[in-house]
Amino acid sequence: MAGPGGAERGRFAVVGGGIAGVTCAEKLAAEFPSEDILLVTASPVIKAVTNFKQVSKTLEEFDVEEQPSSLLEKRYPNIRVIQSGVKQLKSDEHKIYTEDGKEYTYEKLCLCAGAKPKLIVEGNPYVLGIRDTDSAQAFQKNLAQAERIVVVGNGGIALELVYEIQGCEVIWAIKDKAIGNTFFDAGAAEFLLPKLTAESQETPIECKRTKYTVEGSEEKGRPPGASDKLGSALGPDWHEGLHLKGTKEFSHKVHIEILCEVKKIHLQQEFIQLQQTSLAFPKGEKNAEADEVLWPVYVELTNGKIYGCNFIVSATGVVPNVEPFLDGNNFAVGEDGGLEVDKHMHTSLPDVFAAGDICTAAWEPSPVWHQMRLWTQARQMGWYAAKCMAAEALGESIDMDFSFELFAHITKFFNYKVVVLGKYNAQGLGSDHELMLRCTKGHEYIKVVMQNGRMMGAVLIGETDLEETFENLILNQMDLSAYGEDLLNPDIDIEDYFD
Ligand SMILES: Cc1cc2nc3c(=O)[nH]c(=O)nc-3n(C[C@H](O)[C@H](O)[C@H](O)COP(=O)(O)OP(=O)(O)OC[C@H]3O[C@@H](n4cnc5c(N)ncnc54)[C@H](O)[C@@H]3O)c2cc1C
Ligand SMILES: NC(=O)C1=CN([C@@H]2O[C@H](COP(=O)(O)OP(=O)(O)OC[C@H]3O[C@@H](n4cnc5c(N)ncnc54)[C@H](O)[C@@H]3O)[C@@H](O)[C@H]2O)C=CC1
Repeated sequence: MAGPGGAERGRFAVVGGGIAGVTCAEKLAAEFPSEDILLVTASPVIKAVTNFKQVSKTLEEFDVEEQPSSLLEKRYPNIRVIQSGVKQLKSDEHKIYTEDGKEYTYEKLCLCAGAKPKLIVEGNPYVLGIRDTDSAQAFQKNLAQAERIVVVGNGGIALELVYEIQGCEVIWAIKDKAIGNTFFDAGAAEFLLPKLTAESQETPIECKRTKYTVEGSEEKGRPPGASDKLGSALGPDWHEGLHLKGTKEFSHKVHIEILCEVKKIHLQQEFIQLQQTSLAFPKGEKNAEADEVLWPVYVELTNGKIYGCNFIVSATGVVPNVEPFLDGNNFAVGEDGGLEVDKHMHTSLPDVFAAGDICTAAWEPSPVWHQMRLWTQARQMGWYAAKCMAAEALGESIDMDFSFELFAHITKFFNYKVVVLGKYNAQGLGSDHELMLRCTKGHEYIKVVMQNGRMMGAVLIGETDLEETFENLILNQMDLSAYGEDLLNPDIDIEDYFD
């Protein structure tokens, strides 16, 4: 609807067609069926949550579908999707300006523009990040021609890649002593490692967790040739439709370099020149097997080793997409670059909320919750932000949503179901905690983090069926001192004990 001065007007506007933005717009549309909800997004497709199921108090399961925006407008006739990037926000005038030269006036705005890969170097064509469908396809295309790649980073994406890639040698360079530092400690890493040396690929396990699919045909969902320049983030199983295979016939061939970072990246020509000068790389410390071939690019690590490869994947975290919104607006920005939000998902500016990867939770969290940029949290934040926007518009008060009581995440790594709960890596607990472990090689790994007899967190790898019991024990903070090691005794049916 056009307002004074030609600006289109919507009482509520949401920026971003990822999980956070779409969930927020849907919730607003349901709460205010007679209001227009504007959803402004740079991507040609949106991400919708389908088949949502609350598995337990805080664990949830849902599918994520990449859909044409028309499907969302059909489901919610009061949502209007505008496909254009926002290039400017004038928060004092309550206006946003889009790339296509239009302006929109809002009463309440929620920014859900997500994040982008934080690359080790920007602008190097041999350094790839993975975020959206386009970048995943670009990666796949490059991989199909590759014999060796270097993966840098030790979080979710790196863990998935090193396991999924076949027929290509992978040099995995990590800053830490053990693999998977964002999810695991050294013990869990040890448990997982044999999967990386397995000769053949396994049949993927089915596990109760979020799935990722694309709704509609290529023509319907994604205009042919449309570039998803600022696409929404991929999620669980993003690699399942892709054939992640290099030029060779072997399954896994992963070499891990620990406790190192990338010192420098040299293009082939630079490498040749360097070898001919006195600045040549120290021979003794060079990659043990001297390469007979010349590689397109060389990675020099801080441990002195140099690896030639076809390209480098920088799986080194994300940086929130805040740039278009900062100019002229005095947002409080967190250390991680996100827009700080309070316990009502409100940024530091009036009538501007934020949710999902773009925001930094700046409220005093529950002792067993922390922010991680995940699909589940994007959904929870988008939904809760809409509730907060509605409450503010109606002058009502609102309590913090229960989902922020306990950090809970279900995923899959190395073909194992993985559940992480609360302070699963004793984050922020200092040395004042104890760990209890139960491990059956190749089958399950269970770790609980205890403090003063209370359970503060847990890592469950494999089909343990303990998630609901442990979720309850963490939430109710029952004193478990009397049970001691029996808590993890496989001969005691702990579920019957506490459920
Ligand atoms: C490869 C990969 C695998 C992952 N796997 C998992 C997993 O297994 N489990 C899990 O929980 N999480 C996973 N994640 C993380 C999860 O995908 C994200 O945390 C989540 O999708 C973030 O949602 P969002 O809506 O905040 O942001 P996004 O999905 O990034 O959406 C942002 C939206 O904003 C739009 N946008 C950006 N800038 C502008 C602008 N200026 N104007 C208008 N629109 C704009 C974009 O087009 C996009 O539609 C994964 C991420 C990646 C990259
Ligand atoms: N199954 C799941 O739950 C998955 C979740 N994700 C999510 O997607 C997002 C992006 O994934 P990732 O890029 O893996 O981010 P991440 O935040 O999970 O991990 C980043 C990793 O890079 C390392 N790192 C950072 N800077 C570095 C540098 N300069 N040199 C070397 N290492 C460096 C960090 O130590 C960390 O190990 C994250 O929010 C992640 O949680 C991604 C894949 C799977």
